[in-house]
Amino acid sequence: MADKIKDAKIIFVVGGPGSGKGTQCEKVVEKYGYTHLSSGDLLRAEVASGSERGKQLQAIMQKGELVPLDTVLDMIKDAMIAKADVSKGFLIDGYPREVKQGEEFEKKIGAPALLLYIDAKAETMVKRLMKRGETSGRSDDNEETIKKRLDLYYKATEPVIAFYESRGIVRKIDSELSVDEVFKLVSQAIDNLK
Ligand SMILES: Nc1nc2c(ncn2[C@@H]2O[C@H](COP(=O)(O)OP(=O)(O)OP(=O)(O)O)[C@@H](O)[C@H]2O)c(=O)[nH]1
Ligand SMILES: O=c1ccn([C@@H]2O[C@H](COP(=O)(O)OP(=O)(O)O)[C@@H](O)[C@H]2O)c(=O)[nH]1
Ligand SMILES: [Mg+2]
Repeated sequence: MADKIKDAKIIFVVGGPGSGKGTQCEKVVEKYGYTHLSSGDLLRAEVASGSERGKQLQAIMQKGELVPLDTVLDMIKDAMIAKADVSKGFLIDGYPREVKQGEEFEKKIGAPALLLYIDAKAETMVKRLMKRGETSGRSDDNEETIKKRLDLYYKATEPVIAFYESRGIVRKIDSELSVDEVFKLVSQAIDNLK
């Protein structure tokens, strides 16, 4: 495993709920051909499968809480292995959610070359998610769960940024701008990797 992906760049994409991680990742895929793995999407796929495990996950996500670390990490790892031969880079979107998740990822998979910190104000994130909730069909895009996701983000996920800042790999991106302007900043950060 470590062998297979050793030449592929790993980018963590971290930011609050609704900050625009998924939106920017899609554009990176288009321009750079990276493989996009959203931990939330992987979990939602498991829920959609209707499996017993999916039912348990759904209950946790509906409350805006974090599913057990090993569950998410195994899903990400399997998805990375499946793409290892063809991928020149991986965007790990919405992970790590807490410092411990980052440490375990590095033990089992490898070290990130860059952490894109997609930064928007709480007010902006809530507004975007309420709007997205009109059409997303995501059971966690409601006012009550959004508040819980935000709280958990500030409590558990922001420390992840400080943890990687000490390693000098964090690039903070202002995502209050338009999607295209945000993407310019994201592109610069990725171009600087080469
Ligand atoms: N105005 C504006 N809206 C944006 C921008 N980026 C994303 N959005 C909107 O905000 C909503 C949330 O964006 P996503 O890309 O789904 O956010 P995310 O960070 O992946 O959110 P989670 O999946 O909940 O973690 C979407 O409906 C987007 O259309 C931006 O740069 N500017
Ligand atoms: O590593 C992860 C990623 C996601 N989730 C769960 O999946 C939900 C949706 O995550 P996603 O990244 O899609 O959205 P966000 O909360 O960032 O808006 C979260 O609230 C968590 O319940 C989790 O437990 N661990
Ligand atoms: Mg997303």
